[in-house]
Amino acid sequence: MGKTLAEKVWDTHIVYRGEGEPDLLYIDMHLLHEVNTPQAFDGLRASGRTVRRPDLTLGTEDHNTPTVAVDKEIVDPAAREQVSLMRKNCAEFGIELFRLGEEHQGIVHVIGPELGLSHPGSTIVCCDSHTATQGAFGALAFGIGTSQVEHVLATQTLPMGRLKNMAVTVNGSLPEGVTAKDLILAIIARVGTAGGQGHIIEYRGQAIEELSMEGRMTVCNMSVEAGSRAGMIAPDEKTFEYLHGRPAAPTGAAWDAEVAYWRTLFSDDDAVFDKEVVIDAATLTPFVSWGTTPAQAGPLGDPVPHPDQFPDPVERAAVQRAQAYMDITPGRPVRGLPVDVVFIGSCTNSRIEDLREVARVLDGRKVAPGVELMIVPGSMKVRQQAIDEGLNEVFEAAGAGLRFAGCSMCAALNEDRLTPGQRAASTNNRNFEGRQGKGSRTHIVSPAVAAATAVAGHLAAPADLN
Ligand SMILES: CC(C)[C@H](C(=O)O)[C@@H](O)C(=O)O
Ligand code: SF4
Repeated sequence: MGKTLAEKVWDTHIVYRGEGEPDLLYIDMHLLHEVNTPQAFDGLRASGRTVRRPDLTLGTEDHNTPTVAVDKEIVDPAAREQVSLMRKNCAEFGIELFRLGEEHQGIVHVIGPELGLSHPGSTIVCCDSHTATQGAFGALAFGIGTSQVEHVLATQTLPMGRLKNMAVTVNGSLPEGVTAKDLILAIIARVGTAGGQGHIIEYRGQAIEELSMEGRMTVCNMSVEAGSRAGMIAPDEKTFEYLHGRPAAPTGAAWDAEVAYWRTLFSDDDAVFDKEVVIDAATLTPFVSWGTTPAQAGPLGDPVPHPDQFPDPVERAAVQRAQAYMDITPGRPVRGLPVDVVFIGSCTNSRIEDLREVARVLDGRKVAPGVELMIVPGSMKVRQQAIDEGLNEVFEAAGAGLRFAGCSMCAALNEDRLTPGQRAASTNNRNFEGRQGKGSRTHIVSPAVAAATAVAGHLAAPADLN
C-alpha cells in the first residue's frame, strides 16, 4: 500500500517503535522562543543534563519584544524578565539566539523558512502551535509543550503517538482578488475548529500548487485553527527555488542529492487518507471572521448569520455569545463594519509578499481619519527588504510607520494591544475573547482586505475602493 507524504516523513524518523507505545521520532530542528521555555531549561538543570544537539537548536525573541524603541530596555517587567531568562538559558546551554534588534531576529515561524532551515522531509518542532507553518515545505513541523521541549533538548528525540491523515484538496484556481488567507479561512469554516483533530492535514490540488511559498505558509500556519497539529504541502520546484542559496540550505553536491530525495516526497496515488475534504476554488471570495473563533467566518459580501441558522443548540448559544461580545448585529452586512485599528503582521501574514500586497493597495491612498494602521514585519530581514524596496515610503505616505519585527498585537504579549471594546481588522490567526487585549474585538482578514479596510475605515476589499 502507498504512503501519504506525512507517513513518508514520519517513517524515516523513527528511532524506536514498540508495540503499544508511541514512536520515538528523531528531530532534525528544534526552534525556541522566550515563552514556554524557562521551565524546560530549569528541568535540564535540575537533572544535570546538557543540550544534546545545540547545533540543531536555535532561539529567537518574538512574543514579548517591543516593536518600537528596540534599542532601549523593555518597559514591561514580566516581558523583560522573560526575555532576559531566554538570554541566560541560551548562553548557559550554548544555543544560538537572535536577540531583539539583531539582523536575523523575528517571529520564530518566519525566520526558520527565511534562513532555509525548513528542509522538505525533515522534522521540526518548537514550543509554539504555529510551527505548522513550516509544513509548507513538506516538513513535518508541529508545536510541542514545555515538558516535550525539555525532552527534545536533552535527547533530540520525541515520543509521539501516530496521527491520522486528512487530505484537503482545492481544485481549480483562486479567482482574482482571493488570497491564501481567504482560502484557509474558508477551509476552516468548512471543517470546523475541531475538524482536523488528531490528523495531519495535507493540502493539495491546483489552487495549492499555484500558491507562492508565502501563500502556502499562510495556509499551513492556520492548520492549527482547524484543530490539527500539522499541515503539509508536497515540495515542488517552487519550494526548491525558494530554499536555494539560503544560509541553511545545502550546497553543491549535497544540494543535488537532497533535491533528488525531496522529489520523492508526495502522497502515493494509492495512499489512504482517513478523512477527505474537497473545495472548489472558483466558489471562493474574500473571507472575514465575524465571531470569536476562526470558523465563525464568511464571505465579506454576506450578511452576519442569525443564530437561528444554527440547528445545534450548543453552537447557537456560542454564536449568540460571540455576536454579543463582538457587538455585531445578525443580518447586517459584514462589509462596512467600522474599525478602530488595522493590524498587519503575525506569522500568518507578515512576510515580504504580504507587505508588497499591502503597499499595492495603499499606494497613493491615505489611512482613514480615526483609524490606526499598524504594520509589523515578521522578521528584521523582511523589514530591511521592505525598506530596500521602498515599501516603507508608501506606508508612511499613507500614514503608517513600519515597526520592528515580532508577534506584536497578534497576541498582545508586548505593549501593542487594543483597548477594551476596540475593533480591529487583523491579519493574524486567532480572534478569541481578549486575544488582542482585554475586551478586544478581532476580525481576521487577508493583508489585501486589511489594507483596504484601513483606507475605507470599515471592512472592505480593494475592489470596494475608488
Ligand atoms: C505563546 C505561544 C505558546 C502561543 C502558541 O503556541 O501558539 C502563541 O504563539 C499564540 O499564537 O497563541
Ligand atoms: S505571531 Fe501570533 S500566532 Fe504567530 S507565534 Fe506569534 S503570537 Fe503566535
